[in-house]
Amino acid sequence: MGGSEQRYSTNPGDYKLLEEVGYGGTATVYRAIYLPFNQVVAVKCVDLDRCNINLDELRREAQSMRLIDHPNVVRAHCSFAVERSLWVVMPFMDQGSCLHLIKIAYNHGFQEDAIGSILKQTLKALHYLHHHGHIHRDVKAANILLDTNAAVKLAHFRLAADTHRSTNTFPGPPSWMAPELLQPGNGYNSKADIWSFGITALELAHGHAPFSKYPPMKVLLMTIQNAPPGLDYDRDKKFSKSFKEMVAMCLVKDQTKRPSAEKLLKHSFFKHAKPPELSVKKLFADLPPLWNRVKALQLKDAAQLAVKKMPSAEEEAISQNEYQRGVSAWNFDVDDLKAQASLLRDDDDIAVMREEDENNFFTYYKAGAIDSQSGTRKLNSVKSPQNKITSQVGAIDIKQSEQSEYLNKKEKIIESEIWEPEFPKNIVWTRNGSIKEASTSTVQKDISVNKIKTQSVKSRQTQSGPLLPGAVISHSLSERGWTLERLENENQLLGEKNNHELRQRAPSFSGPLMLPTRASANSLSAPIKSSGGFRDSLDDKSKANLVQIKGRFSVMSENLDLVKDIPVSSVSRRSSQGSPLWKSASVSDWMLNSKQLPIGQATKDSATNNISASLLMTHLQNLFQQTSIQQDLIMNLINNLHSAETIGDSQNGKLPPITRSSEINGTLDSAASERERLLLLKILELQTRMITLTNELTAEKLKYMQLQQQLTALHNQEQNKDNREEVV
Ligand SMILES: Nc1ncnc2c1ncn2[C@@H]1O[C@H](COP(=O)(O)OP(=O)(O)OP(=O)(O)O)[C@@H](O)[C@H]1O
Repeated sequence: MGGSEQRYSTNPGDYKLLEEVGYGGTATVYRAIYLPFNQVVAVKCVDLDRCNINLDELRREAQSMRLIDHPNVVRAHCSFAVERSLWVVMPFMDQGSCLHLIKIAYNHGFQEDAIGSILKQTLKALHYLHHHGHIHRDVKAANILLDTNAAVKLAHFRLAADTHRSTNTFPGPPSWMAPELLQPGNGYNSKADIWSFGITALELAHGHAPFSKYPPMKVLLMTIQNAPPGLDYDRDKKFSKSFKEMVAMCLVKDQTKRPSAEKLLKHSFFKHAKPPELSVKKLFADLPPLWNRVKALQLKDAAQLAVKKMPSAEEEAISQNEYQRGVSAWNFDVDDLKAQASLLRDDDDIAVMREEDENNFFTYYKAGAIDSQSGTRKLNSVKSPQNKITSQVGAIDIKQSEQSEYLNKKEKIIESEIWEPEFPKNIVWTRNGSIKEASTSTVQKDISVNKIKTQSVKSRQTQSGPLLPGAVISHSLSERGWTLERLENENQLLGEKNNHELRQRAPSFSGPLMLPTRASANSLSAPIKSSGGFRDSLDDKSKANLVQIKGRFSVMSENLDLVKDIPVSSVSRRSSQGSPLWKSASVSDWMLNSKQLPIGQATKDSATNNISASLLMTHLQNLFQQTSIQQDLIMNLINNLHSAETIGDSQNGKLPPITRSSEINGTLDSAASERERLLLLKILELQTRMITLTNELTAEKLKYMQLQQQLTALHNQEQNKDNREEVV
């Protein structure tokens, strides 16, 4: 049981963290030197703020992993808390995970001989764990680690758990989850690992897990409803019959019919598996060091995030829905899942595009389409890995009180962190697929990339949906929106009694604010929150002008005219004041005017009160109307801009013809060129303006509410005074 092993200290100062070599939903893993032994180790820094698990539980699991001793399981040397993170010290697996390898060099999966060896070693690890009463619960390519000697080890200490635990909470990723985990009350056992093992076999064979192109909700439903995935007898001709059979045995929905790890090891596929030294070593023979691969993957993630991951309205709304319903916390209600998933569309483009992007990334990078800059500015602000963790968390978990300040800064954040990712200058991707680096990398050098990556990690964690560059912003916006709404409702309740009379005479704004939801705040084409949906909120006149319904959005004839009149240049930030978009909805102009009305004077006369209230009301109604129309207008403008630019440029030979997937009906998926990025920036500007307008409107409405209450209070005072005078 490793009793002879030297003890590792729990003093963080004894570990010198070097490069980042991996990251997951909750942790970043570094290559490190354990100074007392001058030995290379891996240190996994688990961010406790990103875990649903408490420190004690984590510690217990880390301790239990220390007792594990098997050549195919990564063992924890020790673990200890460092500020808001838990450090787990492990042996360093210098070839990283199978997923890394797939992503960097084997997009379409490994050869069967390598798969056989890797799976056999993994199965041995599972057999050992199951035999000792553990369920791994997170078997996947990302958790199968390799080293230069072709050792294959199953990692991820945190999720190993007691086999006797029978629960509905199973924090595994959707694609790898066994069907029994989705059926409430069924419980699960080690056979759930066998299912995940079968899915991992497909992942290694194809380069991705089945259903991975779908949103998590859909994956869950497909796992329950569809026939189990497997190797296709026709399509997967290159694979042997015995491999196909083995996978089919693992992917049986009825857990009782799945073989145990022990039994599976006796399958002919594993009996004939080659030793890893023969089949696995060659996988990484020509590849650069792990940390350079990881860096390249981070660049790829960052670039994808920057140019393509602006979610469509539906994707984001779905993601929002999941978030609100707590599905990402694995709180399953199968009927509910079914109902929700049936609303999702099958979109094969997602996978195709992802594959294309992966293949094209290095081409873009080499061609200089992605700008390389040094990361000096950001590096200066972060001095140590500990600080880094804290600052990442700080950047994400924004308190409500800080939100307005954050919102003011959001434009800068968007520009500097998403649209202009900073890439280290000194990385060169060479022909044979290796990366050259001018100097040794350090943790500090990675920070700029990490920051972008962290956003993606966070969005994965909380949304179970596509990676959203604006996840943080949208989150704050949503909270802010709801806070205002609640405030407004509270105000209303307070003033309910006094307002009664006034409300009889003037139309009331007592319904929910027509604020965008979290989804719509971040998305150009998301549904607008209103009692009956955006289209319902249009008046009859607007309906008469409706010329096109695009998805959930209506294009009005008057908008079309307006759009035609707007030159593209007029949407730039500097000229925005002169733009019709601003002119028609400038709440601040009106605010100045309204301030000229002396409140005291107005309140002396109740008739005047009512007039000013109804004036305010009319104005606000107009503003609401205008904002709605402008949202449509912006949508339309974007569509026009995009299609005009695209057609124009492709005719001029400036841009490659853009495929169907680049249509902007809420999604700007395939943006590969500089030109497209500029367009995205413009769109972002428009989006920001829309949000600003909404904010102004909301602030104004709150002011109005307060004013209304003051008026009512004064009016009541007057009345009481009159009554008293009458009595006297
Ligand atoms: N001992 C190690 N040696 C080298 N690389 C490692 C080691 N442990 C982990 N890694 C790398 O770091 C990545 C993230 O590690 P891990 O999966 O443990 O993080 P996590 O945040 O707990 O993951 P998850 O997203 O599944 O919760 C792994 O996929 C692997 O590539």
